[in-house]
Amino acid sequence: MHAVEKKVRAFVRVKPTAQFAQDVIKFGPDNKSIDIYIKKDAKKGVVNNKQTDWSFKLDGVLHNTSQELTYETVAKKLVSEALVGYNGTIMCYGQTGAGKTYTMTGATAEYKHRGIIPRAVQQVFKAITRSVDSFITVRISYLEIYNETLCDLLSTMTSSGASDVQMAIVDCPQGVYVKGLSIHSVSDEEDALNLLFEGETNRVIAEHTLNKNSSRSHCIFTIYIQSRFRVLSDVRCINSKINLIDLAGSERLSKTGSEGRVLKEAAYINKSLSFLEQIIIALADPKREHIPFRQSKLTHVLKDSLGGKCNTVLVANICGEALHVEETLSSLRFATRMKWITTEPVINVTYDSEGTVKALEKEISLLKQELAMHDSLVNRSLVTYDPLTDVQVAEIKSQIHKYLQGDIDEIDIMNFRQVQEVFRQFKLIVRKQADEVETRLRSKYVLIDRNDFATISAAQKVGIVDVDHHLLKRQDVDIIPTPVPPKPDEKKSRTSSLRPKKEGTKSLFSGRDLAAHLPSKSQVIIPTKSLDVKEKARNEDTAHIDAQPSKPVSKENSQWSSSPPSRAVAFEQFKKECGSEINRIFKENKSILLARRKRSSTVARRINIIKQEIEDIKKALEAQRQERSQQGEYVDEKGRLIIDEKEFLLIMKLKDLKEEYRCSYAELQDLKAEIQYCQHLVDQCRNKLISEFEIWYSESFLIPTYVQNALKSGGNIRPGMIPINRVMCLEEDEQDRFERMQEVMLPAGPDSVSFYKAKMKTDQKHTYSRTMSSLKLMHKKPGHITAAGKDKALSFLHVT
Ligand SMILES: Nc1ncnc2c1ncn2[C@@H]1O[C@H](COP(=O)(O)OP(=O)(O)OP(=O)(O)O)[C@@H](O)[C@H]1O
Repeated sequence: MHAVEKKVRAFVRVKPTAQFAQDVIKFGPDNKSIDIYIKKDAKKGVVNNKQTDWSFKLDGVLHNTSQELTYETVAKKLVSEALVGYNGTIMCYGQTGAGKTYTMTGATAEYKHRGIIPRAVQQVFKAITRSVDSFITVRISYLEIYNETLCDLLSTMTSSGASDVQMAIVDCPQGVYVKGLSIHSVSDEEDALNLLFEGETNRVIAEHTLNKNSSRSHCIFTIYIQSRFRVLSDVRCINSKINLIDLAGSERLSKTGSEGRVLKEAAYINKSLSFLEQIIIALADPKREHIPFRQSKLTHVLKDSLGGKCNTVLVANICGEALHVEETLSSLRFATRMKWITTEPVINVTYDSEGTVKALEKEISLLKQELAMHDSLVNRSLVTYDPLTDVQVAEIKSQIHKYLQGDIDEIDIMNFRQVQEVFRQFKLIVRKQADEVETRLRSKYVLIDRNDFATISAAQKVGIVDVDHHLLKRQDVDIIPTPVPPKPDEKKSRTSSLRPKKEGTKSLFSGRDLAAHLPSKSQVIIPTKSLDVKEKARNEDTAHIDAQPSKPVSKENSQWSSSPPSRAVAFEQFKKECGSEINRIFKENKSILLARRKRSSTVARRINIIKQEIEDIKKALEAQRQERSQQGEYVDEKGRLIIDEKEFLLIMKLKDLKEEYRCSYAELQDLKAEIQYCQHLVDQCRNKLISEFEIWYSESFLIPTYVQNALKSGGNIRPGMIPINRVMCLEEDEQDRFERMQEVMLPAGPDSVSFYKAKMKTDQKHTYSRTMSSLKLMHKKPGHITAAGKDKALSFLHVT
């Protein structure tokens, strides 16, 4: 979490007094500075170097300030930040009787004079009442450090009056905590205040000359706040604590007039406060690496409350009388040093995995209930959604084997888990078979590394490796895949996996299929032996076939199991039988195309001849014209040129040829277009003929008959092997299901959906508010419900 650097805030609070030393203590107009002036001591001579003026700048001076304003200035922001996850510490420091306890706890007799602790408690519970999206729990502890001893002010006392739990300060990655200190859950302000008052009565108090009820110990009242809220399915947890510390009074021993026990206490107090001061000085020095927190119990406990990741505020309580000016100076120095300390408050968020699991479990149970409701509405009462038991898995496995052997035609599918298990079992079977094939291949062939060129070329020389593909040469053996166990009556003809190849037949196991079973692309397989292997395989297979129950072999099966005819032979057969019609059309189109092509070449030839004739006549005409012009031209009475008969005939001939050329050219263009179209038809027919033949060839010779039968309509292979009504159930999405349900359930059809939805929402709202009110009634304080109650109530909202 991103941390922003802050300084510790320090305030000074002046205890009201009738003898306020106006000449000694002066407040600045900004209400943040305070000046102290001490007159030179005349008794110490004319030359007196002792400093007489001090100026202190703080975050605020609280002079004649009410408890309420003090809280607003000092604590309110810190408490509201604690409610969003920042730790906070407020500490009152000052001489005995300066008003620390008054500031921190206040006068318990009067509400108006209550101090920071009761006000903080009130602010926390007010915020809880207002919060809606998180569940906040509050706990309280009250620790006292008296003469370097840890005391639990809220512990259950033994008959001797002492707590039976040994306490110790423990450092852990999350911070410092006091082992053995009791932490009490409180459900409201009253509960928390009860604990405060109970703790107050247990504090060690002594009377001395400066304060009738002087607290002789350091007291730390801690409010632990935990808010849980959901972000999607995560439950997040924000933990924070507010330490409210009332330090024991710092006093000069000579002044208190103490002796005996009280004197000893004062010595302890002064020692721990002096350690606290050293810590403050060390914390304020950025170069200091080691901070001696463990020097005293007080500093150790405050390790993560001082200048750590928390908001820290100090209130320096001072007395306004001139008599106490030395103590006042000391307190103001302490406060100023505190201000130098830098803190980096961070929000303490954790992910509550336990809470998340609980929330998800609740969600699952709700969804199960909803699913059960849907199932009962669509009469699917037998469906369960629990994980499959071992017995159920075994049952599915046995069903699959029966199905593959053809003993049953369908596998009953009840729910999605079962579908998954069926697929899993199929996968296992396929994997097992692949392993078996590989094992068999390995037993017959040797693997050569693809980069081992010497061995490959040696193998090629003896002719046992295919030069192009580096694969097994197939003249030796043929490998037939056995994808599914055959039916008992088919076993005899199909169980052999290796057998001698017959002349003119091709392998049914393609290079790709084979490669799928090869261990690596960088390896080459060659047969260990050639003829020996063939012989051995034949023997093995015969032995295997003999072991199977012998059943008559059907005609179709024998067709499938024997070697298929070559494609050329099969194609001739196909053209005569199934493909005869398309073959006829193909032939017709082809002959039309041929005729058009012939005609086209004839026309083209004729055009060329015409062109030549035109050229010749043009030349003859030119010669005629030249001859005429040499002899002198004759014109008639109208001035028209007179030509002889030969020239006239040539002109007529040229005209006829040009006409013929135009016609032939047009015919050639038409023929070209026709040829293009015919060619397209012929190509189409050819493709159709080939694709039809491929299908026919595969169905007739490559696919086992029982698979062909199963594929026919009425056969037992259907999508997903799931009964069709269940397929629908599985494939429907939420929307489809909802719409179908509407049609079944809603008498007035889908138009009434909005009406029913609105009614349902209203019903749920009422249930929710009824729950809320009953929870409020159950609770002793009206208008307040517990976190658990809210949780329960909100679960109704989840349904909505
Ligand atoms: N701001 C104030 N307004 C009114 N009365 C005050 C104020 N500050 C202190 N007093 C009163 O002064 C007396 C001494 O105050 P308080 O007990 O709070 O001092 P203290 O600093 O806690 O002393 P000690 O360290 O000895 O416990 C109390 O009677 C208290 O009511």
